Amino acid sequence: AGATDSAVQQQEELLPLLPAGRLTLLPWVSRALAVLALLLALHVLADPLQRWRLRHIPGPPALPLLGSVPAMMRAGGPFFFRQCFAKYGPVFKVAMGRKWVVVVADAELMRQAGQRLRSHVIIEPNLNRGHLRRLDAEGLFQAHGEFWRLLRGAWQPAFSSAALSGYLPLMSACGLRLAQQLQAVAAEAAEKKEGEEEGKEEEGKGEEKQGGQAEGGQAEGVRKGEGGGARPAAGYVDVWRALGGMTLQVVGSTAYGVEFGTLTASGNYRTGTKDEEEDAAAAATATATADGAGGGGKYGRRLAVACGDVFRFGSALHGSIYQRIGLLLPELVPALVPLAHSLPDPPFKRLQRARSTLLAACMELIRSWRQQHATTTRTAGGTTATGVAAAAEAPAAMCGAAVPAAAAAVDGAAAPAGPEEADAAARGGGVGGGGGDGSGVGGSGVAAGSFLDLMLAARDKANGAALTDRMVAAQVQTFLLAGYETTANALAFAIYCVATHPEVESRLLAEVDAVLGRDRPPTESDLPRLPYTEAVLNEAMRLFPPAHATTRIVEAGAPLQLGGVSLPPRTPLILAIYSAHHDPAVWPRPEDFIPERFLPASPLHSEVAARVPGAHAPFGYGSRMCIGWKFAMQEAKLVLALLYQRLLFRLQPGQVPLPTATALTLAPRDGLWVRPVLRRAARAE
Ligand code: HEM
Repeated sequence: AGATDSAVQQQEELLPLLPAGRLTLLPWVSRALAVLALLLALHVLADPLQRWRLRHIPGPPALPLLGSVPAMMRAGGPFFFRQCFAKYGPVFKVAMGRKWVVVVADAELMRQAGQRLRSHVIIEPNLNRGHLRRLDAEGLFQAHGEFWRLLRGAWQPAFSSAALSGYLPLMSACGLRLAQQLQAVAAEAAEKKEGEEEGKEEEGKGEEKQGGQAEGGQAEGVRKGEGGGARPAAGYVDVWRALGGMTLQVVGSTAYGVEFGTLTASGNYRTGTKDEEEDAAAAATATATADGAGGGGKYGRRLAVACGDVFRFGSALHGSIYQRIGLLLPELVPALVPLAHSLPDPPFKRLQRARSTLLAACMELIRSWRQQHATTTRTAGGTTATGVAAAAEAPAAMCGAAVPAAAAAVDGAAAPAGPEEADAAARGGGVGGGGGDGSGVGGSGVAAGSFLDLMLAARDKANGAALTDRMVAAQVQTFLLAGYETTANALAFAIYCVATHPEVESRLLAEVDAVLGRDRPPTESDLPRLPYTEAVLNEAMRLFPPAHATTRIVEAGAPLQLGGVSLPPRTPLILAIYSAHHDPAVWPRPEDFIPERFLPASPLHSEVAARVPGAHAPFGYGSRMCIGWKFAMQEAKLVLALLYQRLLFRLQPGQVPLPTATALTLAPRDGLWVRPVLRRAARAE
């Protein structure tokens, strides 16, 4: 009793030293420890079970609880898979924390799995709450089963050949606007250089007179030109960011017929990370107007930053610590959701801001569509007259570009410029005519700006139900995200590859000049006449696939036989596109940039295409293949040709090899800093 008394006394003496908050935390700490102990027990029991199911599949060693996550974070996901491919063969297992996944890294096996399996699986933990959580699950990428079929049918007309023809003037106008902005940067830099050279001459004269004091003065002048910082240097721009602004505006005008304002402020891409941070911070209060022009480009810029942030901070390996914990211990996700929202770390805050900006933009697009819709007549195909006119009225106005007359010509037909022309465009573009497929849309395509018409007209075959507002918002969000980053990355990597390969640059310029001349923007009939431009894009996407991997899940019921390996039902698969694109057994000299591989007339073509038909898969495979691939290729080809007609790009030193970020996409890590040079001036250089 004496001992107990003294222990109590000791505790009482210590109590005042503990802050009151700590005392109330004690039960929570013990509960947390109990949960951890439970998880450990689960791990000890469940992990061997999963392992046993996949025991016949080789793979890298897995640390307890962490699996291969530390190794993946060190190397970067796609590079880690490539190392494993070399070591363990084309099919191997990897522990992503407590979750085991099977990685397929061989082109032919990827094609088989991609074609035979119909559902994506999401490996990243979702820490969103409420609507936002369901929004992700209801987008086309994550949907499955009958719901996916309904959505895919509703999306399809927006990507038909007829619809793509209708988008061409809009894409061209956006590309042209970007080219004009870069031309202005190049001209300004050239002028400055001339001024500096003149100044140097003057100073040289002064130096002769004053006895050599000019050096400091000259350096000062150069520093002023650089804006006082190490980056951006004078005349250099982050072309990756600029391309992101352009691709986002292409989505705005082709899908929704609105101006986001991402191409209105040329300063967008002359700034560095600090501004990005500020933009992200301001994003929460961004006014989500579909008329981005009213915000002087600020709204558009925030939207672009938000889309980028979703890709970068949405990845568990690169984002919030909570996401990482959720990946390692999926059972903890329900507890992590409130914790992350009440005590967010900086990446989580940034992701949440990005998500709310994006959601606000989606809701505003739907709201303004409804507002327009209420005042206009609905056509049989579900396209509003206003929607068509808004998009087709003035492709140039959509992107703020001054489009030369030739730019408006699509295969000899003048681009629509007013209501009559808009009607004609709608007819020519094959406005959805209620094609009897159960979705309420159909025909060969839709006019630009009518993506929402398609979504709102979609009907469930079984019960005729329309999509809910949240389901529609999920598609709007998917289109914005999918249409923005990947195409911008593909174009930025292509520019990087061309800038580091002078012989490719010469051949590209020769093709563009021969087909288009110096200022005629490409028309639809020009596109097939630009095979080398297309080969440059294909080879850049081989070396740097913007979507470096995709996923599938083995269907319930029967195992999947893949290359002699049996994969149990419900096994999550990662199709490692990056590894397959760098496989030395398929691609001779896999690290070299050789666009000729993609030219059917080249002897190099048969080395790959004939032997392994599905070896090049930047857009995936089978029924889940990228729905926007033709859209992306048309846009990228058009814009690359437009840019190289007018400009060359010189890399800011220190970017070879280009640092990349491997979050949800493969992207240039710090942007791509280039000096645009007018082609006229380049000849003089
Ligand atoms: C260079 C640009 C692009 C690349 C590299 C790319 C790549 C991919 C890949 C690899 C997939 C997964 C395919 C699979 O699992 O087999 C995918 C799916 C998808 N992409 Fe793209 N994409 C690009 C542009 C676009 C554009 C412009 C859009 C739309 C506007 C788009 C919309 C989608 C959608 C909705 C899906 C999901 C389709 C489904 O699950 O049914 N993508 N993309």
